[in-house]
Amino acid sequence: MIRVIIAGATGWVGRALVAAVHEAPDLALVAAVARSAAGRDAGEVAGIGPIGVEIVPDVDAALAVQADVLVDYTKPGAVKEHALKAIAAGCHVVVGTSGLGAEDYAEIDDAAEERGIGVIAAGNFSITATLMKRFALEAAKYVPDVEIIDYAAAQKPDVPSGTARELAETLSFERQHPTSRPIDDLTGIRETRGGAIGLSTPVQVHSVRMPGYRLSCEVLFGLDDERLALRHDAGSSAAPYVGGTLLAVRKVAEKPGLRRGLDSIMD
Ligand SMILES: NC(=O)C1=CN([C@@H]2O[C@H](COP(=O)(O)OP(=O)(O)OC[C@H]3O[C@@H](n4cnc5c(N)ncnc54)[C@H](OP(=O)(O)O)[C@@H]3O)[C@@H](O)[C@H]2O)C=CC1
Ligand SMILES: O=C(O)C1=N[C@H](C(=O)O)C[C@H](O)C1
Repeated sequence: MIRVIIAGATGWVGRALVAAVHEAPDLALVAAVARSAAGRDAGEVAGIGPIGVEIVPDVDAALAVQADVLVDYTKPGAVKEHALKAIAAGCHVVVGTSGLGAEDYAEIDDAAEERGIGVIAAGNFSITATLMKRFALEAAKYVPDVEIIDYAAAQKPDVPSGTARELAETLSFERQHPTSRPIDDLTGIRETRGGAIGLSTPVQVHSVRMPGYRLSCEVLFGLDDERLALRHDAGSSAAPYVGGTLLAVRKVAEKPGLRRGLDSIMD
């Protein structure tokens, strides 16, 4: 039985995960974290009735319980501290929360390697978003010019999305040099060319934030007189992220250190 802590248990994704972990015969929910609903039963908040797991207000209280994996779906400002605390406590970590970049992940990887703990982080745990990433990495072998458009709700707190960020960071290692003019050579308002993301050959990412969007990500490839667009559109329920997150929960202990992307654990 894998003992699971869910941080962010009362959120959009967290509530769906509480129900799914409770249903799974090989998983046991041993603690649930959220500040405003502390003291309430996690199952009641998730809409499945009482399950005997009282919500605690912080990760320290949750880690006082014996657990194998901490799953984090909280907020960009909280997730890194949660992951490092879990690693220090000897608990494997699955990161769903967006907002962390390559440097944050390098720090998490170092801590995880040092303690022999597994961490799996994915900007998007949905199967079709992961397929988009896989197809984009394949296309980048043949097409040098690639840019990403990231669309999300007006109130999303982080920019770009975790989906676009992970994609750009990964693509930067696979892609060739673009044929477009270097941004420093341009006249006008350079910010309109977007943000450069990635440690190797960075990818321009353009983020749109407005009502009417949940989360969509478009990867554009251009060659002479032809274009390829790959696009993922998230729907209104958290269901697409549950399967991928539970797969990560089941696999995270297999290997110490950080693995990024659902593709890192899919056959
Ligand atoms: N990787 C993926 O596939 C996906 C990633 N995401 C990302 O996951 C994150 C969560 O998304 P979503 O479920 O929509 O968010 P919600 O705002 O619906 O839920 C956030 C949850 O975290 C809790 N929380 C917030 N801050 C803290 C804190 N400091 N300590 C403890 N608990 C905290 C909230 O409760 P309270 O405020 O009461 O503490 C709540 O339970 C976002 O970054 C989002 O972008 C979302 C979908 C898929
Ligand atoms: O904030 C969200 O809502 C989502 N965030 C994730 C991201 O930042 O990529 C992914 C998900 O589709 C929804």
